[in-house]
Amino acid sequence: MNAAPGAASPALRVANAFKVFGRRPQEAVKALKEGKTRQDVAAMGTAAVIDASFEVKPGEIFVVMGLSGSGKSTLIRMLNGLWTMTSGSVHIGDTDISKISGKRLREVRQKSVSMVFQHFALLPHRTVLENAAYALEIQGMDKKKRTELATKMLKTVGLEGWGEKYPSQLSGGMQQRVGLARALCAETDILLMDEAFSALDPLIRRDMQEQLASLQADLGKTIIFITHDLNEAMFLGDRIAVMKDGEIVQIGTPDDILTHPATEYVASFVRDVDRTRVLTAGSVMQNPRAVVSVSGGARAALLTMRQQQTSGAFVVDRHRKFRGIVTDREVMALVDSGESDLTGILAREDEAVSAETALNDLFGRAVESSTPLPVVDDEGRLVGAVARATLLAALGNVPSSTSSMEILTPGQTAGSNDGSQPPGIFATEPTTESGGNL
Ligand SMILES: Nc1ncnc2c1ncn2[C@@H]1O[C@H](COP(=O)(O)OP(=O)(O)OP(=O)(O)O)[C@@H](O)[C@H]1O
Repeated sequence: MNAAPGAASPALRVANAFKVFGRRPQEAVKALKEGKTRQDVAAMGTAAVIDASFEVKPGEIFVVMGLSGSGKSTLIRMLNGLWTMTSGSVHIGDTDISKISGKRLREVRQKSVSMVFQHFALLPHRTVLENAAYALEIQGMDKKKRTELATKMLKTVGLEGWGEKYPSQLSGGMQQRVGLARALCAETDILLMDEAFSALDPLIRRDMQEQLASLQADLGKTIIFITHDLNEAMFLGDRIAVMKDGEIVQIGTPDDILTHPATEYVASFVRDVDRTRVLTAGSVMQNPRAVVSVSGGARAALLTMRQQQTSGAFVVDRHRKFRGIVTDREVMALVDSGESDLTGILAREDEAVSAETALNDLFGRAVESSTPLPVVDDEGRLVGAVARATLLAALGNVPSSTSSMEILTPGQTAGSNDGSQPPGIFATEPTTESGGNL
């Protein structure tokens, strides 16, 4: 997953797209634009997509998520011109596909957009290789070239050596990979995937999601992925559009959607999400409370811990790079022995995790560690910390990255911190490091 936010012009741009099936589609769209509801216009036709607008960035996985009948398939079919829009526009690069048809549309499709379907639609009497190369054969590519390309794409999807088999000799997951290889053979920048993994067993499906994510990271395709499964959407999507009754009710990152659902409908959806796979260390981390400079020495570290009522401190260098953790006892012993250098007592310097680490991957470490996990950025600078209590809270609650959650140390209960016990080495509010250490 490789969101490419920033200045790049969008790979795909949808503006005020409507699709009404029925006898009086234009009339229905006019009424919808005037504020009438889907039910109001039912006599004129079925409003499958209502006023959809969004942009997909190059290299992004954009997921369209919604229950059956919400309009996902209709929307995705408008993106490659399989359905003509009733109103609105879809730009692929600079081309407005609502304004072209026939040969020109087929060219754009061939060059820019390929599609992977839920049912793999493999040809049973052709080999895996021939299936992968099928679109190339239709395009008239010569046999040697298409065999070369299809062999390469089969390797890309993990099917090296399976080219001479027939679809019936492959598992469902493998057949879907052939479908994916076939789409990749077209070498288009945009891949549309319509419920592509929905027919697979849960374990194989999960495996495919992981493979797609890593494939995407390598190939940098723009992927528009349709699913009715929110867990799948949350895992795969750089951003997700949630659809209900033909309308997009929210577009956001998985984190946004989980932590700030726009409507009660979205909120009711996200209650069942496997948060540990979606939330990251960065989204639940707290501000580290006692951050001391390694060059400040033992006395300054002790002072900071006292002032901030903590039993330990995160030690950083002058560039705020994480160096390790010290406890008040160790620092006190150091001071008692007349020494100041903290480097000899630094512990767990190798324990820092990146802000992108999924909570799923933090549990093992949190169990092994009695103190919170330091979170660092790409440069190794300390940017936050995750306590065991935070991890557990994240499983049940919607956490807030601005740290309003009370963090407990072992032995404390919620609301019990009356100042008589040190609160651990986290703040409940964003802090600036005091003690003059940094
Ligand atoms: N060809 C069609 N003619 C008439 N109505 C249609 C047609 N295709 C879809 N619809 C209607 O448009 C609405 C949206 O359907 P669509 O298939 O896009 O939803 P979906 O979210 O993809 O659902 P599913 O996951 O079940 O395919 C539904 O009410 C459906 O009955």
